[in-house]
Amino acid sequence: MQMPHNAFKAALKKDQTTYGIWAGFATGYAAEIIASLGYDWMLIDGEHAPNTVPTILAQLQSVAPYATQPVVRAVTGDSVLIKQLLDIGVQTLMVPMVETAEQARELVRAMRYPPHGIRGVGGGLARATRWDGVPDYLATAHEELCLIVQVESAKGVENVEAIAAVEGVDAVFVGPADLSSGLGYPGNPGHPDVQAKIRHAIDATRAAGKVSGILAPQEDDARRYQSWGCQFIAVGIDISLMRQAALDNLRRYKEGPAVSAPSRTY
Ligand SMILES: O=C(O)C(=O)C[C@H](O)[C@@H](O)CO
Repeated sequence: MQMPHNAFKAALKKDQTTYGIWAGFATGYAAEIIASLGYDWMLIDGEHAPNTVPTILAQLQSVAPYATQPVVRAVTGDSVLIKQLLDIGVQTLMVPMVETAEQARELVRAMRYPPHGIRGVGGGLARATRWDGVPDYLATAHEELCLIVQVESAKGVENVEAIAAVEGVDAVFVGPADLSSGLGYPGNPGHPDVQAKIRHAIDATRAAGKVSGILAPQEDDARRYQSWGCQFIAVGIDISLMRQAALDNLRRYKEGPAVSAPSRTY
């Protein structure tokens, strides 16, 4: 059979904006509901949602029939975990907290087979190869794999141009929550100092010939980042959306402190 086409990676190469959604429920059933909605991509979060390799596998299987492209965020850039995630069929991988070009180069090596990297061969055991059903997987896997590095610290922003320039890094994703927290403005990514860093990260990524993405659940933020050149934007978080809708529904019938807290958006 053919190697699965990575439509997310293909879209990065076109000068168009794509809209995604954060998927945090960590089950195949919830992931399938999200995949059925028509977002361009969805972020299956292995960092802050209670996911493991098997729960991520279940979600990849349940979203596979849909056009929405799965992006998987690993909890760390550990090469052993990356090997497992690639073997279960992750094609677009996002790694949090990348701060140097050297770190980015190691991630690229973790995604490639020797002599270009250190990825171990899963062969017939791996869903990625469709259990050896994909001809030439070893030689061509890298063509459909996509690496997104997250820049979300002052040091990362300082080094963003060099990080983005690393061959094999396809995109840079800014993490506004961690960046604002690390800069001393926890919960306030809209602070001018944070906004200046975000803009710099977007500009430097573009200058390096790469594409940037961001999480922006508030519409005015999303539109501003888009106008700054951000090309793939997560415009919602499924858990926050559900919580907010449930609170709004309850508020129609009851008033009181228990129902008055709006969802945090980051
Ligand atoms: O720093 C950020 O922003 C992110 O990386 C996203 C966060 O992990 C989180 O706010 C997602 O809900």
